[in-house]
Amino acid sequence: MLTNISIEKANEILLSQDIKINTINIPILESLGYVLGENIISDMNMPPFDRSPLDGYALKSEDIKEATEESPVDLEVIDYIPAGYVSSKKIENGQAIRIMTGAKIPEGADIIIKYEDTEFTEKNVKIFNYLKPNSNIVKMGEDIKIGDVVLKKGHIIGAADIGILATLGRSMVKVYSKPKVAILATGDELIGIDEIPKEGKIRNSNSYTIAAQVMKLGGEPIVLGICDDKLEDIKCELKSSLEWADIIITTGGVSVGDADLVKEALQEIGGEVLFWKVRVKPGTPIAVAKYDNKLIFGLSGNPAAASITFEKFVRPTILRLMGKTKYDLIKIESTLESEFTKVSNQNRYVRAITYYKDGQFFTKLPSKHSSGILSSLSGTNSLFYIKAGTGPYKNGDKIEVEILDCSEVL
Ligand SMILES: Nc1nc2c(c(=O)[nH]1)N[C@H]1C(S)=C(S)[C@@H](COP(=O)(O)OP(=O)(O)OC[C@H]3O[C@@H](n4cnc5c(N)ncnc54)[C@H](O)[C@@H]3O)O[C@H]1N2
Ligand code: MOO
Ligand SMILES: [Mg+2]
Repeated sequence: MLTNISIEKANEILLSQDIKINTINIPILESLGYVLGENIISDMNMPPFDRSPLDGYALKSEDIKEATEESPVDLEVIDYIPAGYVSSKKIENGQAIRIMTGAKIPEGADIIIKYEDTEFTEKNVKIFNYLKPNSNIVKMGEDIKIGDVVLKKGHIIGAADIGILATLGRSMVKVYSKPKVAILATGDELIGIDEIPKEGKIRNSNSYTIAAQVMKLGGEPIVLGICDDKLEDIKCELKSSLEWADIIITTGGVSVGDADLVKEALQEIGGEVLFWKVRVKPGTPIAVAKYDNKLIFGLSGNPAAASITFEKFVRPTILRLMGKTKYDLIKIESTLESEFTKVSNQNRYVRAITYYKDGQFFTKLPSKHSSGILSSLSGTNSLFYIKAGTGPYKNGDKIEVEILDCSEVL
C-alpha cells in the first residue's frame, strides 16, 4: 500500500481514477450552475428571418440615391408591420412600408430608415439622405445559424445559456447530475447534535461541516449519522452506502489508534486502498480507497483536518463527478498581516482570512490553527501553504494563498 506520499502524488492518483459520471435531463430553469452533458446544436436560424433593428420605414435603396436635405425623395407608404406580424405586400419602386423594431423585413425592401431621419404623414414619407443596400437590416442567422454548436458539452450553464436554450425551444437539458455524497462519522465518543454530551463524549460536527462544503460545491450530501468504532459496523455502513452513493466520505478512525478501523474496513469490504497518509498537515492520515468505480475518502477526525483535506483532496473528485474539468484553487499573491513564528518541518495548510482592499490582497491568520480546533475555521476563505522547511513568516511578507471562495474575498 502506498503511504507517506506527497500532496502532488495524492492528487495525481486521485485524478487518474476512472469514476462513473452520471447525466440527467432537467428543466432548464433548474440547470443554472450545472455542467452541460451534451452539445447544443441549433436546428434553427436566429433571428429566423431578416428583421428591422429600428422603428422606421422599409424601402428600396435605389429609390433614394438622389435624396438630399434640399431635395428629399417622397415615397408612398403602403403598409404597416408591427413586430410579430408580416406584410403580404411587396415593395415596388416609389413605395415604403412603416415597420417596427423586430418585425420581418418585407419583400422588396433592402434598407430601413429610422423615423428620426424622415418626415412622414400617414400616406407618405420623405427621405433626406442615401443609405447603401442592407443598411439597418439584421440578417437571418446573424446571431445563431442552423447547425452551430451553440453550447459545448462541459460548459458550465450560466444565466445567458438558459436564455439560449429557451430561444432554441429546449425546455429540458442534459447535465451532469449532482453527485450523491454519503457522509459517515465514526467514533465511540460521538453523539448526535440534539443530545447532551455525557462525560467523554462530544457532538458530531464533522458530518455537518463536510455536508455544507459539499453543498457549496453543488453536490448532494447525505448525512448518515454516527458509526461506532466497530469494524463490522463500519463495513456494514460502507457496503450499504456503496449501493447508492457516488462517493463516500468518512471522518475519524484513520490514524494508528486501537479504535482506528476505517482503513481495515475499506480493505475488508474489498476496496483497493490507493494510499494512506499524505505528507501534509493537517490531515496526514487520510486514507483513500476505490471500490468498483467509486472513491471512498477516509478523512481524519480532527475537525480542521477533515475540512481542509476535503478542500485539497475530495473537492477535485466531486467537481469531476459534476462534469467539471478545472479543479485547482485560484492562487494569488497577498500581504501577510499576521506572524507565523515557527519553521514548519512539514508541509502545512494554514486556514486564512484573505481580503481585498485598495487594489491589494491581505491575509490574516487566526491565532489558533491546530488540527483539532474547529472554531477558528469560521470566517476563513483561503489557505496559506507553508512548504516544509520554510518560515518563520512575518507581518508584511509577500505570500501566496489559495482561495477557497472568491465571493468571500472580494
Ligand atoms: N500515535 C499517534 N497518534 C496520532 C497520530 C500519529 O501519527 N501517531 N496522528 C495524529 C493526527 S496527525 C491526527 S490528524 C489524528 C487523526 O485521527 P483519526 O483520523 O484516527 O480520528 P479520531 O482518532 O477518530 O479522532 C481525532 C479527533 O477528532 C475528533 N473527532 C472525530 N470525529 C469527529 C466528528 N465527527 N466531529 C467532531 N470531532 C470529531 C475526535 O474526538 C478526536 O479528538 O490522530 C492523531 N493521533
Ligand atoms: O495530521 Mo493531524 O494533522 O493533526 O490533523
Ligand atoms: Mg484516531
